[in-house]
Amino acid sequence: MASERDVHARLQRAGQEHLLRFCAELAPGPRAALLAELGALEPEALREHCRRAAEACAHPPGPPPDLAARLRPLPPECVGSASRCDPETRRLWEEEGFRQIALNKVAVLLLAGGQGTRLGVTYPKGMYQVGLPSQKTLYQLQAERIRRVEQLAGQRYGTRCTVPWYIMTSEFTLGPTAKFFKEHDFFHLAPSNVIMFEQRMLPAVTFDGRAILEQKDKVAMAPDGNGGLYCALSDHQILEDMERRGVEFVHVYCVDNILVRLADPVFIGFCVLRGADCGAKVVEKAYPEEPVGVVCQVDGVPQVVEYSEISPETAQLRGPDGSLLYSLGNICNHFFTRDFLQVVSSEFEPLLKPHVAVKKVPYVDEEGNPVKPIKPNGIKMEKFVFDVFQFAKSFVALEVSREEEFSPLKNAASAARDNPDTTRRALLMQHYRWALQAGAHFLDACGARLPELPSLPGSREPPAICEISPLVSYSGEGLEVYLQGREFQSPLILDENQARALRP
Ligand SMILES: CC(=O)N[C@H]1[C@@H](OP(=O)(O)OP(=O)(O)OC[C@H]2O[C@@H](n3ccc(=O)[nH]c3=O)[C@H](O)[C@@H]2O)O[C@H](CO)[C@@H](O)[C@@H]1O
Repeated sequence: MASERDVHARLQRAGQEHLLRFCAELAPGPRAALLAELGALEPEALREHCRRAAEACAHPPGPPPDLAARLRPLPPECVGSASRCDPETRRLWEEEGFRQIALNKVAVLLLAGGQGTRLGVTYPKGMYQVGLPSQKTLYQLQAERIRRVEQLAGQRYGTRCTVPWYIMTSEFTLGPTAKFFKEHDFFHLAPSNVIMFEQRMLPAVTFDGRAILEQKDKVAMAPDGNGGLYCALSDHQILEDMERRGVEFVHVYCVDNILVRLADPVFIGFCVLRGADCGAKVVEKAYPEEPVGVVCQVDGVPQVVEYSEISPETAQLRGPDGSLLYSLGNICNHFFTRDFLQVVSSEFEPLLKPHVAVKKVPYVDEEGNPVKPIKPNGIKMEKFVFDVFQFAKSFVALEVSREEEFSPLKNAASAARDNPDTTRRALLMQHYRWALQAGAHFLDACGARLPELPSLPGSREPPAICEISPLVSYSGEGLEVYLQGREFQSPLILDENQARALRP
């Protein structure tokens, strides 16, 4: 372990020796922990990080003044639509996706290092359950979709295949996530195919560039953003692991979209057939202020302009047909070839510019008293996963149906949108639609048929409760055999057992 003198010398090089100001009064345990934490910080990188944070803070907040002039919508030839294309084209994309999955060339990678502050839980978001009849958590739904997509690809090609699941965690989420997976027996996936790794942490910094002490023995650290992925891939030799397994294509996604289609064959096939090295799934933005990034071009290269960085005037611009000019909403579902990730991690990562978030960061004052600030006092610097789009040789975007593929859990129940209720309803509404399409009819408690209302506003509960296990259907396929022409009392929980019982 580094001595206090060593650590002091390193911090001095970074201009951050104030971090040791309570060190002498600490008991041996906390003292050792603090020295270990500080000893791990690389002085030049720390100096640069603090300098950049202070510099960023000196700029006026909001989007750069010239951004609007540099923006353009993506050229139409880069954009496909899964919801509007003809069925044969979609079938070809899906077929290609399944083929790549069956060849063991596809992996999924979950970004799960975030802190879920808006949702207001202290545990990782993936462990949240939104109140489905089955009480499944987001992690369980995702695990089961992986199992089902493997099964579907295997059936088509007569093989047994694997979609490895890489999970990027952070200091906050690794421990509880690993424990949760063990307790749930990895949701019946082989543990060797679930690979967890940790992203780096960075100190939060005051507006004048001083790293913040959260407690006398602890620096205020935060994960380095979901764009920390690229350093984390190198730190943990993840790309080498992918290479050993023969993975060529990676579907990267964020944890909170209850409708996420892992390793979606349509998306994978679309990107592969277009020869893309990088791609994004998008939905049409619902309204100008919707908190989703916009996929577009900046200075002629593909980029996402984050919702926190676009001006309201630009977000509201409309094209000749009256629709939003910047309408391609990022749903944090990305496609990358392994080769592209390799080049990004080894060459381009240092060019990614951190984004600045001004936050209330708890700290200890000069006397060592803990303070919970009431107004923002610090800066967290984060890299964004999509900032690598600019380096793509061939970038594509695939537009998909929002009601089928996007309902994120961002906020606590008290918020109007993207909360546990809206996500639960989105999933149940989808399953109700699938059941109607497959020919099911629902009855009320007296045995009378309920009205069939396949499309309802997001605020309404579906007329009947129907939850279909991802192990039975991945995207609505194959349900006729259980449901066609049959009547069911609500709630219908179509899990594997029920499916076996219903099979003619
Ligand atoms: C930067 C980014 O991608 N922004 C997208 C994100 O916004 P949004 O602001 O909602 O992003 P979140 O903070 O929820 O993070 C997205 C994902 O990244 C993970 N995470 C976050 C921080 C971190 O250090 N490590 C980490 O792994 C989170 O666990 C989550 O799975 O999702 C929206 C759709 O729902 C998109 O419209 C936004 O463009």
